[in-house]
Amino acid sequence: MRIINESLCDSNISVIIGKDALAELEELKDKKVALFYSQKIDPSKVKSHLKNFIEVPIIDGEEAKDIHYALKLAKILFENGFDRGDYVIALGGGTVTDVVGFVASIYMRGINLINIPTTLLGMVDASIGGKTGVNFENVKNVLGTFYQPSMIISDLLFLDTLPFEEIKKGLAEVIKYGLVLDKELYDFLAMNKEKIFSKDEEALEEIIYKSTLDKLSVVKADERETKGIRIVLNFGHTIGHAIEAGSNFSVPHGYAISVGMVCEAKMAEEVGYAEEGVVEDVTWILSQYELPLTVDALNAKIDLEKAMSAITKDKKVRGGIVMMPFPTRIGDWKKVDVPIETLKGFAEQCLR
Ligand SMILES: NC(=O)c1ccc[n+]([C@@H]2O[C@H](COP(=O)([O-])OP(=O)(O)OC[C@H]3O[C@@H](n4cnc5c(N)ncnc54)[C@H](O)[C@@H]3O)[C@@H](O)[C@H]2O)c1
Ligand SMILES: O=C(O)C(=O)C[C@@H](O)[C@H](O)[C@H](O)COP(=O)(O)O
Ligand SMILES: [Zn+2]
Repeated sequence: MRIINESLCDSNISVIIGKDALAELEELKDKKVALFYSQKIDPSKVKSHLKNFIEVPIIDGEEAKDIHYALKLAKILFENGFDRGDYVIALGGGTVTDVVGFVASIYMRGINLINIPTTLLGMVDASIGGKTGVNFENVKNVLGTFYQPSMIISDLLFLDTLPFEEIKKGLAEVIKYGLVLDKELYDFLAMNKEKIFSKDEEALEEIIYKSTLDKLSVVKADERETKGIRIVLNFGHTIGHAIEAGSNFSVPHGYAISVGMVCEAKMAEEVGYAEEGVVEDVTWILSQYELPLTVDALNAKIDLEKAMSAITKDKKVRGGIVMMPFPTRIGDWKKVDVPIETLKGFAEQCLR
């Protein structure tokens, strides 16, 4: 079991990673808790650690990331008399932690939040760092907040039931850290595919631990994405989010950003920021993990107009310029200001 304690601005955060990490919930025994959980998850192992709680099964997937659905969940807190001293638990994949985190952040301007991710993607990325949100007008995460959970419990037991395809989607975000932040992680991924694919506990714990440390160190330096540092976590996401929007969210996030990373790495190379060989390294590691490299591999129809429109709404756009995190060499990156029209030109080539 690994435990990380971090302070970010005014929040103290504990991350517990490993089998039986759920035991840490004991400290909630005397608290009032709202347990929001994906209806596809069995919540019994979480419930056994709680005494005074309500349980709310919810839908998951992009459909759940909707403002009207978020308001329904807020109403449940209101009607059950929750106050700011009480706790909300988000138990599920990234879509659940995004929408429930959003609700926790706006309810009475913030109620205590604990994330219990149940997908690999949730454990390595979505449950960490405080970005919450819902989609709006066919664009990802347009309505959202920065709101830190006090505790993140990544219990490997949930991965036992997680389908192989979902493991792969989570690995896309792990590969992201390797490519732009952490050469050691890239090397670990390069050497441990068999173990990771067979859900070897030690290997999974290692990649979740390394990803958590990588993400927290970036978030600590730039919690609200105002300093041009946190944008690195968005590598592959400008084009990735465009793919999601262009497919009416039928392409899952992990696959969309896999293709997005290939496109954005190619762009970095063409404009002269990526060293020779970086694109090959990006495509090699993604293909090792059987992730899609091109839009064709996604087997989805992408509406170019919708995709291009999503690009203009990217949160890294300022006055016609997009701040792009470009890989320079494995484990390193640079912020490059790209005119939006230039980006759209590249994106169109990549998405056709
Ligand atoms: N806030 C952030 O920093 C952040 C970071 C990365 C991604 N995200 C968001 O996260 C979302 C993607 O998250 P996701 O990939 O976890 O998707 P998801 O929540 O839709 O879960 C994927 C699938 O796995 C199923 N599932 C969940 N846990 C399971 C388990 N233990 N066993 C079996 N099945 C299980 C779900 O029912 C669902 O069908 C996207 O909306 C993305 O934008 C947010
Ligand atoms: O935490 C971050 O910062 C990220 O960018 C992590 C991403 O993996 C994640 O998909 C995030 O939700 C994207 O946020 P957005 O600001 O581009 O909507
Ligand atoms: Zn992401």
